[in-house]
Amino acid sequence: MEASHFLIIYILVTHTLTSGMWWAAGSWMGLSRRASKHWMLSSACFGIGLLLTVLYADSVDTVQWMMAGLLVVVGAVSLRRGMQTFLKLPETACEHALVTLVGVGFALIVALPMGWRGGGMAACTAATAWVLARLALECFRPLRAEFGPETAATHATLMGLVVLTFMTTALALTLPQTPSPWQQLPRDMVYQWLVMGSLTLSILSSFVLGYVVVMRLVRRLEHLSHHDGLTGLLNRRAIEAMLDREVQRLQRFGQPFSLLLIDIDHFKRINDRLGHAAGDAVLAAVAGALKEEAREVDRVARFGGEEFCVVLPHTSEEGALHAAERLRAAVAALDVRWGDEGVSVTISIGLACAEHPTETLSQLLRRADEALYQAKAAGRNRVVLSMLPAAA
Ligand SMILES: Nc1nc2c(ncn2[C@@H]2O[C@H](COP(=O)(O)OP(=O)(O)OP(=O)(O)O)[C@@H](O)[C@H]2O)c(=O)[nH]1
Repeated sequence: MEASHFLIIYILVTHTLTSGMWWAAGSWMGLSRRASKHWMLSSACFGIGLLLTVLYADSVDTVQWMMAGLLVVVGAVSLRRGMQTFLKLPETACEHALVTLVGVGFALIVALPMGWRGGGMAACTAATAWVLARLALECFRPLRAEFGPETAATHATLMGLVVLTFMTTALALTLPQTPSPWQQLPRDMVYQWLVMGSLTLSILSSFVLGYVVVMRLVRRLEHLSHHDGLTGLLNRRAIEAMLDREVQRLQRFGQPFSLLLIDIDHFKRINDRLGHAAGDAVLAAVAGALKEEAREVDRVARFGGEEFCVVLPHTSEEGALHAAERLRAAVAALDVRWGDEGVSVTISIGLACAEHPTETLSQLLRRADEALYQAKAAGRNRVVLSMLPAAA
């Protein structure tokens, strides 16, 4: 098989795959449709542009070459616009219009009528290099903040190599008489390696983009599996895992901790009188107040329904009572607005301190639950401390 045939198949396969990958990411993987459309367009433009240069490598017709140059510029702009959408960066529409106008305008208005293929291609590759260099620079910080320094450095290095390839090509096209090391090699070979290099870099860049898209999805799923959708607090599974660790710390290092089980008083009445949406608003407001009042090291979770749980690490009876009273008062001071009406809300709290290494987690939870029941029975809007049974 001839090298050019191999290149054509390689370009067709890789760019069809990457375009398909962006379509799938936009349809099923939670990538914004706008970003996925930009990246699909970018992949298609780069692919067709490269195909044209391979198909018309020996042609003297300038039109196909100008078309290829134009497609590569549009591909670079789409790649950058997709990244700006993905990372929520400001759009640079004016800059893109200007760069496209200068690069492509020169190629079409000056180079094409003069049949100056090298000059036209140089203008397009220089415009592409500019867009990609700006992309690499503006993405570095946001990529580092969200995905870590390695990902940001890999992306910047790849983009840097692509820019270098384009700039070298632009220079070689502008100054064809200047002797360069690669002029000792057969022209076809240099050309094929250049196309292969651009292709490989474009595929590697797609991999980096694919990686960041998947990483964002994984983190979102991880967050969903540990947090409650309505209040944003930790969910029951997450807080139970934390409680397990606190019990292990108590057993190994004798470090005490406290547990608050919290229940909204007469919550059913709010739901019945104002509706389920008002009930949800009250749940969110109570969650916000608990989170606000708890210390940084405390863990607040929605235990289920209208019940919450707060874990106070390294806290024994006196401190826990103080904290529980503060949380109760903060919720009682809330004035949740629902339409024109102000909804007042109170909570009852069952408090259990874990100080005895032989007590199991389920025993501790049962004690906190019994204390909560006593708080309800004693008239609600209060904190009841559970006493450790003498035998425990
Ligand atoms: N709006 C809303 N209501 C919920 C949610 N989860 C549970 N509930 C409601 O919470 C109410 C709990 O009512 P009860 O267990 O009878 O308790 P209560 O009315 O708060 O009474 P006491 O606990 O005895 O003070 C029920 O009406 C549930 O339908 C939720 O996510 N949103």
